[in-house]
Amino acid sequence: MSDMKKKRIVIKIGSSSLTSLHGEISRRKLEKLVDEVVQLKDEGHEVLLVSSGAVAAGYRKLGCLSRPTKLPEKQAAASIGQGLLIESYSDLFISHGYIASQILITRSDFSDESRYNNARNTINVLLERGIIPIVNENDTITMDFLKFGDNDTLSAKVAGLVDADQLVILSDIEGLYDDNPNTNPDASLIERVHQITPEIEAVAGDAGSSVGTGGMRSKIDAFKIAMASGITSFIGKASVPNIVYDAVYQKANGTYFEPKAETNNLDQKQQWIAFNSGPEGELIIEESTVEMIVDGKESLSPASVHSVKGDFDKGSVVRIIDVGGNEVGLGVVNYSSETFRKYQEVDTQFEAGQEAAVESEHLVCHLEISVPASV
Ligand SMILES: Nc1ncnc2c1ncn2[C@@H]1O[C@H](COP(=O)(O)OP(=O)(O)O)[C@@H](O)[C@H]1O
Ligand SMILES: N[C@@H](CCC(=O)OP(=O)(O)O)C(=O)O
Repeated sequence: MSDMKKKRIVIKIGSSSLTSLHGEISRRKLEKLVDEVVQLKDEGHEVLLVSSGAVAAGYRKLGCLSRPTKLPEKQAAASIGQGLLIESYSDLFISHGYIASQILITRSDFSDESRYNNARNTINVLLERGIIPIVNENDTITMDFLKFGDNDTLSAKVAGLVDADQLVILSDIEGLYDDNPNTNPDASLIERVHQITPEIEAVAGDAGSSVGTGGMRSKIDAFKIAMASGITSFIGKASVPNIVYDAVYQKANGTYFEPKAETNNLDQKQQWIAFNSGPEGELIIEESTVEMIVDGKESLSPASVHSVKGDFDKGSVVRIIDVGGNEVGLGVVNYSSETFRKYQEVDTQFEAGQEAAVESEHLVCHLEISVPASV
């Protein structure tokens, strides 16, 4: 038994690490994962699983010989596979004395702030009561263009939502390699990453298996989100014995992503703005203002707003762009687009002491993380 501080851990596992090549759940793979989660639970840690595999576990029973590519068939397969997955997880966890629960999320649940906060409250109750929540995207009802699309970024967003201490991504590969191992057999494993540079992004390629969706690219997007949220992450190979346990105790073979404490301090509201909100318009601002707001200390004054694009209400999230077209950040506006335009039409000066266009605490600048377009 360890005397390590009890942690809140989010574990994401990919389809190929749970299912066989023939489109069925692999009981052996699932048992291994469950055994390792149980080890952590027995030591008092809180564990949430983000489990892929619904489509991969269901397509065979739908009558398809390989993973379907058409949306309705994928959704039908997920509807079969998700039930089978949860049934298997539940049986296995109950045999160890633990209860699992199912949470299916769509992107629009996360882009609505009150539903996002509601999801947090529900998951907190489950974790605090020792339950193991098992999260997946609600594939059966989600349209392609409204999807998170991959469970890697979903897992990082969930880790931020519940203020996790660690994110562990289990895949079919040992970790991040310094080149795409599908094309370069001499690529070598990178053990620690403190910052995701353009060089790292350039070596992250697509999935190598027929059932994986995001490849290393979506995992890097996930690690960016986790790092900006101050969460330490790890990626390793699901089939390695004790990988989950060792990852939590920092002794596993794989890649660790460690955020720099001083640069990663987005609070939960800012995480929602940055990664989940779905901006509804744009504020074009003077270039001279950019420097004043990017360090997060100064609010954006209404007088610095050059023009406005789109229609939005007070309280919406908008993109902030400089007059040269460069994206500066995202923020919650204190005025509707109509009010901004009214002031500009009559060329009225915003008075001193008037509410900021965007308060500094509701401003997230220069993240270089792509936020989905408005839903
Ligand atoms: N630089 C890289 N380092 C490691 N793996 C990479 C890299 N670039 C591309 N990949 C591919 O990404 C795959 C992992 O992603 P994916 O197949 O989506 O897994 P999962 O189903 O576990 O989510 C690896 O098996 C590998 O083929
Ligand atoms: N939500 C989908 C999986 C999406 C996904 O990201 O898959 P993977 O790349 O295997 O982690 C499913 O359950 O089939």
